[in-house]
Amino acid sequence: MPAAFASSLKDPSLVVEGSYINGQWVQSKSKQTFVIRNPATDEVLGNCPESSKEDLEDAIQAASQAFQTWRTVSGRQRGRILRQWFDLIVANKEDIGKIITAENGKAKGDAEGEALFSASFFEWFSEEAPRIYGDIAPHSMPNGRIQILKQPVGVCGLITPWNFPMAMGARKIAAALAAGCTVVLKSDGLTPFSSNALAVLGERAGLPKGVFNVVTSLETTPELGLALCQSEVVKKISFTGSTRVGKLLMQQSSSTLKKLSLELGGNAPFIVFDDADVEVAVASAVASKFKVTGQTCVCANRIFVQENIYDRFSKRLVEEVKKYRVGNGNDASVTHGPLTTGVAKTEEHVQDAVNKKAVVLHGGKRLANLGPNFFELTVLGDVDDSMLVMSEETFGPLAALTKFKTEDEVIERANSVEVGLASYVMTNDLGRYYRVCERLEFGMVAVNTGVISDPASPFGGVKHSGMGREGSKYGVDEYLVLKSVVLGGINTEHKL
Ligand SMILES: NC(=O)c1ccc[n+]([C@@H]2O[C@H](COP(=O)([O-])OP(=O)(O)OC[C@H]3O[C@@H](n4cnc5c(N)ncnc54)[C@H](O)[C@@H]3O)[C@@H](O)[C@H]2O)c1
Ligand SMILES: O=CCCC(=O)O
Repeated sequence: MPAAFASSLKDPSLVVEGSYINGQWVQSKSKQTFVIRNPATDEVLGNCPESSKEDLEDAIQAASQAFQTWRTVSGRQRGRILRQWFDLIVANKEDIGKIITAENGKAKGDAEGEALFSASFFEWFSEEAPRIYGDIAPHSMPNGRIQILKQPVGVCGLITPWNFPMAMGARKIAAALAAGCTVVLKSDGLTPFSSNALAVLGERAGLPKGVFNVVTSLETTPELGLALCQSEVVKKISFTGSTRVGKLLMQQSSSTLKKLSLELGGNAPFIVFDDADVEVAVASAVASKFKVTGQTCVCANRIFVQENIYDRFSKRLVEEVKKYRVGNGNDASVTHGPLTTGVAKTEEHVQDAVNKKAVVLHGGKRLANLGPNFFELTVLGDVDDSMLVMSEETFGPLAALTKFKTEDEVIERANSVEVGLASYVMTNDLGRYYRVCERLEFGMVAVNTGVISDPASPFGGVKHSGMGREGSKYGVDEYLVLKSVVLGGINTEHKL
């Protein structure tokens, strides 16, 4: 049954208060539910099942059964279903945007942008699905042949966060299903309705039952995570979230030796060299830093500015940031919504920096008049390496500017953190472009742009930012295993 907030949608049936198991909307056998609230208003949006291990097991069994058939469906046909799913997401972009804004808080532009971003992975992998094939390799012996098959790994357990409640799932689901795997998605307890909307549209796109299952939970999340990791039926875990939880899932998966993809935390350096175009650098910094009010894992966290360009860059950055408006994401004039969870951490990072002599160039305070989850878009100057924001990801709307002198110095400081997800370089010097990109210890570098994600570009990190790549032509490999078929004893004698 649709929750009350669904009445504002063109298609209220996109909102479902349930888990989706074997093609059915179900409640938990435990009868427990949890409440979902709007982070802007604290309004109750609805209730979803607090799933138990028994419910999860039903989903795993459904996925396991469906795998026997789905793996035999041609890549072309799997691609057609994914393509239909893409069309349906695009057609429902506005309603999906409203669902995302309601449960995550992000502003309309970001929310509808996320709907299209999600759709882009279904389009991309619909095109990859028919092109998954292996190799033929010459054997070392003349009477041998080698055929290399690419086969789906099996049932996949996907665990996704609240900051992109639809897109982080979409990037995994589309690749897994293209490969011929089936899926159990454990959506985030703060934002379950976006994944449920995806399931509604997947069914309409023609997905057979059991191929895609969604299990909702809030408090029982750790026990469901453990059960997914320890299940012998589940062959792969793909997780997006914090480094802390990623490491836990890796430990928990050791007893079943699962294939793993871990997209974990970042602490992105954004480096502005003094040969950069200031306007490009400012536009890129704003796009990267303040996307989803600073709550993306690829948001610029440490903004290094070379000393000769520092004053011009900081002045122009503040002028641009002043143009934005923070508020309820439903309000069309609002550019940046509330934080879903991170006000306290943002405030801690600002206070720590200010106590250590950073200068507030803009913002710096909670917006308590709007509600407990709102914080000003903030720019701090004169930040140094002793401050928390330089070593920890804020995951909030804090742009921390720090000066540097030389290329060697900034590369050393940029690489000094444990994580290595996204990085950004602003320069017009071709030699510097090559030198710096090659020396940065990050999985991704964006040059003269603040937008790093694209379905065609491999997404993922190094060091404590995890392992595996999503999107791109490589994304599907995460859901495949190679099988070698070696044929011997072939009579190669020529009879002319
Ligand atoms: N690399 C990426 O693509 C990416 C994307 C988004 C967020 N992140 C990272 O996620 C963090 C922010 O999100 P968060 O603080 O909510 O992360 P989190 O790790 O606490 O939560 C992420 C997801 O994991 C689930 N989870 C929590 N504990 C679990 C457990 N014991 N077993 C199984 N699942 C569990 C949560 O319910 C949620 O769905 C940041 O560090 C950010 O950089 C990374
Ligand atoms: O937050 C994590 C991923 C965001 C993105 O792909 O741009």
